[in-house]
This record gives sequence, structure tokens and C-alpha cells, in this order.
Amino acid sequence: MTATILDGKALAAEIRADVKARVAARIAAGKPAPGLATVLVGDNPASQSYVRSKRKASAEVGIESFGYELPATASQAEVEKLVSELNADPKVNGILVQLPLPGHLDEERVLNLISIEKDVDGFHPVNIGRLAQKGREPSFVPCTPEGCMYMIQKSVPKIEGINAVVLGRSNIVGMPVALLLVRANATVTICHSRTRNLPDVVRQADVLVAAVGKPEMVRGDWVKPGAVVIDVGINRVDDPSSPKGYRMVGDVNFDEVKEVAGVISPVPGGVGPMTIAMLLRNTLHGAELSDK
Ligand SMILES: Nc1nc2c(c(=O)[nH]1)N[C@@H](CN(C=O)c1ccc(C(=O)N[C@@H](CCC(=O)O)C(=O)O)cc1)CN2
Repeated sequence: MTATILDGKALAAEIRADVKARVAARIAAGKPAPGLATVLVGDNPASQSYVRSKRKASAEVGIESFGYELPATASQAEVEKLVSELNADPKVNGILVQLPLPGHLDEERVLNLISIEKDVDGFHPVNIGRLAQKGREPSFVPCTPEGCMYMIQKSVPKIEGINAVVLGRSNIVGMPVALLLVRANATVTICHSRTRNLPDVVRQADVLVAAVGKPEMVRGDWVKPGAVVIDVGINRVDDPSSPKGYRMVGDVNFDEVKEVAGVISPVPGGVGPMTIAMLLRNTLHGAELSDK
């Protein structure tokens, strides 16, 4: 039997509809529309496209977005000045600095400057630190990990006690998703490039989150029959038969793994759309924080 395919677009639509209704109720109650500031530095085409999608999705749910674009040559001081101004702007409830930043900029310093209460990406070390601490609540949870958890919650009746394996330990996905799984009382193993007997470790997973950035690395015989597999990878591979000359694949070999897993998220159309939906939800949350 082949796996159930998790439709990220449909799940994201569910979240967006909820955000849209809550924004409308907020406005009907005389409160201002939530405001999202997007900061794009440079001309990376993928980043430009993600920021465009985020602003379009914001407009669709009634969130006002303010787009800031700086040239690839912008200095550290210029980027920091902009973030400081946005921190002080009452119309802005969320600040999103699109990553990656050009190589000459100190990403950590920029992210650390974002107000904790406007950190809709959830990358500020205080928010990540709170995520890692028992009994502490971050103001925001990073969007892609939150999207993964939403998909896992839809697929697993009880997360408590399950074996979860996270492949990858990045600041944006691997580490925060592992922390979220621990908070949900899963038993979590984080795998990386030095993990020994990787296929054997992955085969223990009731839930596998693949976020390693290696095209189709996870093979069918690495996966426990019936497992829930969440594929976070977005990799471009050459494909002369495609009109674009390439196609997008995840970190999981979809054709092999779908024959073994119980549930699987595809690429594209899986976790990707959840990232933007969660950003909208976080921006609304930012507006609610500012009401207090
Ligand atoms: N400040 C941030 N920067 C980056 C983040 C982030 O969450 N915050 N994540 C990624 C990029 N990203 C959003 O910014 C993102 C990536 C992919 C998708 C998406 O919907 N992907 C589609 C496929 C798109 C394609 O074909 O190219 C899918 O998976 O269906 C949305 C958002 C890095 N930077």
C-alpha cells in the first residue's frame, strides 16, 4: 500500500483561512490591521520570489505588508539602522529579514537586533533559548518547524513517546523542529554528517523529519514501514526532459519512500507552503502581543 500524501497547499489554505477570519474580526473590533515588514537585501532571485509570495499571501488575509529593499552592497550599519527603525514603528508587528543575507553581512547581529516581540521568524536567540527551556514560552516559533509540527500533529494520533528522528541540525529547521518534538514529549534523535550507521538510525523513526539539503538522500530501505515522513528539502536537480531544465526534489527519494511510509509530505507542495502560512499566523500573533 502506498503512503498517504500530505497536501501542504490544502493544510496551508486551512491556516490562511483561519488567519483571515481572525484579522477580519480584529478590524471589525476597531483594531489596526497587523503589519509585516519584509527586508530583502540584494537580488537573489529565490529570495525575491519568496518575499513576493509572503507579501501577496499577507494581502490575501488582510495583513498590511511594508516592503524594504536594500542593494547587495548595503552595509551592516544600513541594515541595522533599518531594523532599528522597524522595531520602533508601531504599524509594524512583525519583521522578516529574508535569508540568506549577502556574505559580507553579519546575519547573527542583524537577527539579534530584531525586537523579540516582532521576531515573526522566531530566529532571535532569546526566542530559540526559550524554546529549548522547559516551562518557558517563546514569543514566536520558527515558521518551517511549526509547519512540520502541524503536519505531524495531523498524521500522528499521539506524539508522546514516539521515536522521532531529525536529519539535519540547522538553526532554521533541524534544531528548532527537534526542540518542538521534545516539547511534545517525543523521544528525539538528531542525525548529522557524523552520525554512524545513518540508515539504521533513521529506520528507528516513527516520525522522520528530513532537513539536510541533500537531494533524495533518504532511500526506501531507510524507512520503517508505516512511518510519517516530513520532507523539508528544497533541491534543484538538472532534468533535461523538463522545460525549465531542472526539477525540484526533496531530501527524500519520494518514489521509493512512498511505497514504505504510512504518510509522506511531497516536494514541492508539502512543507514549503506551510512556511508562509505560519508566517501569517505569527504576524497576527505579533499584532495581538502589541494589543497588550
Ligand atoms: N527569513 C527567512 N528566510 C528563509 C526562510 C524563512 O523561513 N525565513 N526559509 C527559506 C525560504 N522560504 C521562506 O522564506 C521558503 C522556501 C520555500 C517555500 C515554498 O513554498 N516552496 C515551494 C517550492 C518553491 C519552488 O519551486 O521554488 C514548495 O515547497 O512547494 C516557501 C518559503 C530560506 N530563507
